[in-house]
Amino acid sequence: MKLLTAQQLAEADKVTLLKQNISSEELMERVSMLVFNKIHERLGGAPVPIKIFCGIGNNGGDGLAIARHMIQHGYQVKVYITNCSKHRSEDFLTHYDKIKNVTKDWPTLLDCKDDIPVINGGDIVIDAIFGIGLNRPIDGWMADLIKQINESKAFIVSIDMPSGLYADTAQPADSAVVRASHTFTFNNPKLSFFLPDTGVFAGSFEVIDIGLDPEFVNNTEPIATLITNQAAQAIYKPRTKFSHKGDYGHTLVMAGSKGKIGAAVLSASAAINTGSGKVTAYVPSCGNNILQTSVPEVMTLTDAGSEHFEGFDVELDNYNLCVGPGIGTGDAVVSAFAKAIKQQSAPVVIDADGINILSANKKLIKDVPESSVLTPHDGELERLLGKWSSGMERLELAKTFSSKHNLILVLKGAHTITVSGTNMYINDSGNAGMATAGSGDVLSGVISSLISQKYEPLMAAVFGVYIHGAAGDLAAQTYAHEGLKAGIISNFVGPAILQLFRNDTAQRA
Ligand SMILES: NC(=O)C1=CN([C@@H]2O[C@H](COP(=O)(O)OP(=O)(O)OC[C@H]3O[C@@H](n4cnc5c(N)ncnc54)[C@H](OP(=O)(O)O)[C@@H]3O)[C@@H](O)[C@H]2O)[C@@H](O)CC1
Ligand SMILES: Nc1ncnc2c1ncn2[C@@H]1O[C@H](COP(=O)(O)OP(=O)(O)O)[C@@H](O)[C@H]1O
Ligand SMILES: [K+]
Repeated sequence: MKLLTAQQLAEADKVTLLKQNISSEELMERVSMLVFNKIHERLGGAPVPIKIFCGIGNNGGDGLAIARHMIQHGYQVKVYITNCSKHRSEDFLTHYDKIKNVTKDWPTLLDCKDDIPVINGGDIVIDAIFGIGLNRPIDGWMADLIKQINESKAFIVSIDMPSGLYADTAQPADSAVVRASHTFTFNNPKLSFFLPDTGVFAGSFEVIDIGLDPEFVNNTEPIATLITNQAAQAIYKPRTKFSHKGDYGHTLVMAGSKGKIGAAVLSASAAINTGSGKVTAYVPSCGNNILQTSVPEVMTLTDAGSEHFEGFDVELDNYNLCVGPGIGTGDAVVSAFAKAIKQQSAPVVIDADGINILSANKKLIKDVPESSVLTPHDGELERLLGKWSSGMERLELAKTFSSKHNLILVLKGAHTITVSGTNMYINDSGNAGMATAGSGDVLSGVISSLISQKYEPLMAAVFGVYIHGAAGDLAAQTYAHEGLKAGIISNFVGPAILQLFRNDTAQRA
């Protein structure tokens, strides 16, 4: 799914009116009816007090139209208008007039802090104050209103966007934003919904297809692409009948040190579970017996170092390299790592301490083969790129790094974002049960396995991240979030690939 920006959506709105030869009033009627139906489906006419807060732009217009439908269906609705500007959009005014035809209880204008009504925990609040037209942080008495809404314990439904949230630019620190329980968002979720510092405001969200002009949407370069089950299906490469293990590559996992041989076990076993024809784990010698007994399908090569890497003497021609999990960052390891990446010309996967070594030895970055995939969590990312002040700035830093070095960055998190140059792919699978030691080691094995199987590195990263999350989702159905551990996620990679073709949407836990 393409994620369009607020500006692109406003443009799509205009093009749609022209192409479909409809008025903006008609489009707003369409949109508000779609949202009303969703709410009505859930509430089924329940006599719960509903307070609808409307701004004076088109988001407020949507709120008024939804309010009108609710009043006509007998809901207990009270409408408030945040009278924050002398400007009013035309569609706001149209729907302001229309609501007066269905109720004698006309909207109440709010002008200052004293006007803010009491909001009870048992109320439902519909937030239609600002949507994609927000152009400055909310301040003054409006910020008090937002605070009161957030502190009320009411169930909060935001229309299109939580009011106060920016769709695709950096959120000013400490700005007032509605913290929605649920957001009905139009055409596509906004980029800010997926970032750790701002995503929390959208709550659960649901996309409403409001019928924007498909040609405009198809021809518009999105700010990011959301990778759903359908998108992952399109990347998957089925096997051919007469193929043999030589067709599916040989992954060399260089990982582990004393006390962290588990990282090598997890990464190498994930590579075999994801279908690499052959997998060899290259480990310090203390890891040999552990690997051979715990994963018999994986071959081993041992380094001269017994507890950590002391050199690198493998001929890499026939391998795809995955390097970094649990290797440590001592001087001997740095030299071994440097030798490995210098020798390899095909794209590699670099994770964990491999990334930490690059951060501490920036001159090594030029030796990393083009289109290699780096899989940092935020701690590793900060060491690599420096601090950021917002989720949006984190993405900008990542795009600059990726473009400059021609490398792919997989920014791990609740919604992992794969960055390749200026393109971003947001993952829509996975769950908080995956916040467990070693799940990142599994991901490195999954992605390198796909590269060995001749997926383009970018597609290997995007598809690998999706399948890894989907495996976590499937596993959580049996083990719960708490019972998930890295090895279990790895064992569910196969079932997750099967599941891709069973459902049109991922089974999220
Ligand atoms: N294509 C689509 O997706 C479709 C979108 N639709 C709907 O339209 C919505 C967008 O409507 P919109 O453009 O009128 O903007 P909106 O969010 O109502 O706010 C603008 C008003 O707020 C004001 N203002 C801004 N910031 C402020 C602040 N901090 N503090 C105070 N005031 C502030 C600003 O005032 P001004 O800057 O002029 O003072 C202006 O008057 C969208 O989210 C969706 O709900 C559908 O109906 C149809 C298809
Ligand atoms: N809340 C979450 N929702 C979805 N996925 C998550 C969540 N927390 C962690 N993950 C995933 O789990 C993995 C954790 O990786 P990482 O932090 O490197 O673990 P480790 O270093 O222990 O191997 C990443 O792929 C990340 O996207
Ligand atoms: K809103």
